[in-house]
Amino acid sequence: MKTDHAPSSVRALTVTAPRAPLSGSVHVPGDKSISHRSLMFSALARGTTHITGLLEGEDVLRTADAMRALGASITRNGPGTWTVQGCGLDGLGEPADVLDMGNSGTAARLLSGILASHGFTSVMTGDASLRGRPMKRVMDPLAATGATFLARRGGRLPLAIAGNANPPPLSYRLPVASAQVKSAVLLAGLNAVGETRVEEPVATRDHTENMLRHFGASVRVEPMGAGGRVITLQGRPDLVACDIVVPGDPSSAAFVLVAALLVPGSRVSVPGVGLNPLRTGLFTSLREMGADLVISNERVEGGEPVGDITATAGSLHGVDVPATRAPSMIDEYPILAVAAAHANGQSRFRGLEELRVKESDRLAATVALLEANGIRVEVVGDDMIVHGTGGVIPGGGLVHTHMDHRLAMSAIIMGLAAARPVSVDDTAFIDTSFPGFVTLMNSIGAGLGA
Ligand SMILES: O=C(O)C1=C[C@@H](OP(=O)(O)O)[C@@H](O)[C@H](O)C1
Ligand SMILES: C=C(OP(=O)(O)O)C(=O)O
Repeated sequence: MKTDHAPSSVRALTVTAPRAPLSGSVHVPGDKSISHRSLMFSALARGTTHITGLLEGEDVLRTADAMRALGASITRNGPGTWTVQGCGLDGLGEPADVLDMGNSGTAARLLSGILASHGFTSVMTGDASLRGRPMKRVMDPLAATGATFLARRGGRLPLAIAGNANPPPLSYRLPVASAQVKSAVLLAGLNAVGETRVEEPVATRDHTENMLRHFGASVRVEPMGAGGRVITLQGRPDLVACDIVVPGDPSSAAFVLVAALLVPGSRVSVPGVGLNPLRTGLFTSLREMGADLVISNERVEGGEPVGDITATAGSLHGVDVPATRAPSMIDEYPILAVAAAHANGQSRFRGLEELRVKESDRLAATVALLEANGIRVEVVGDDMIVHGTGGVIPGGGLVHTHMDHRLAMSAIIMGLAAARPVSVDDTAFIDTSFPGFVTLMNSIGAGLGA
């Protein structure tokens, strides 16, 4: 299916190691999770919200289109600067056409919670990657709102939702560590009278909780067991428009910083990166590998911790990443695997079952990425074991990215640190989360052909 923002054509790329070190200071685009939420929540609020630093990637543009189709007035005033005229909690209306969420799991899952708790019928679809991803994980808890769901076999998009404008408040324990599922349940709870309760045995990113509070909702977060949380939302809050400043995306900064760590002699800074502790597992893991990552100028911007990060190249050693850390770095395993391939000795990443249901089967695709470039890698249960080469990645392989932006960027970074060129079948999907990635990398000396 061709849609307005879909990457329009395949963009293959062959990457060779640069002759000189990478250097400079570059801002990465706004945080994807916070950008989606800022558009959705401001559409549900009363009044006008001003957003700065919004990620203008394909995924977030899908959310903007969907919220417009539901009745919000959303205007782009300049790069990253957007205004949303909200409809209020009961003001969204039936969309005239199918909502196309493109490549974005976050957009589809979070929107399900909103659609299930409004009294109209809507249909969501997505690109071939998203149509292959599980929606049952949100349909199951949301069915208790009284909404009706009709999906393809296996709970896949397209999905029709006949919502219920007066849902009961839900109480749900997450069976998978997923901020998307947690958020879908909480968003359905906005229209419910009473308290919606979500238990998460392992804490996942809390941008929904933080931003709903910012808009005036009452959200309580209490610790549960070892590292879990209970989140309680008071239904029918008066959500009031407010300004939002979106920090730089740590999941995007990851690629730039790992490139600097791996290309000999490099030193690169990324200012204004979001440092929410539920997002920084990659930086913890890289430091455990001996990476020279310095965080400075730590501050709070728009309610989220932010800092400037400088990476300096040096040798890395293997690491054992515990499963409990996975939610705080769930999108960063492909790039961590590239760092591990370059490191001295063996790395083990534990508890990666969720990687199998991302834009691609990221576990299988990351293994294929490494193996195609001469790295020995094993999968044992849900763990990945990477046998690092101690500095020289052989390279010379072709990487299949399977409509997955993070694989494309990881393959490019691997090419910068490899002895022989690394070819990438399609870089077009990078635009879903990191528009301008190739240009930005070239501005620090990557020398990538456009
Ligand atoms: O809530 C979010 O914004 C996200 C949650 C994560 O997905 P899961 O909830 O499926 O772990 C992550 O992979 C995705 O990129 C963004
Ligand atoms: C998994 C990701 O996103 P989503 O689930 O929103 O498609 C990602 O960006 O790596």
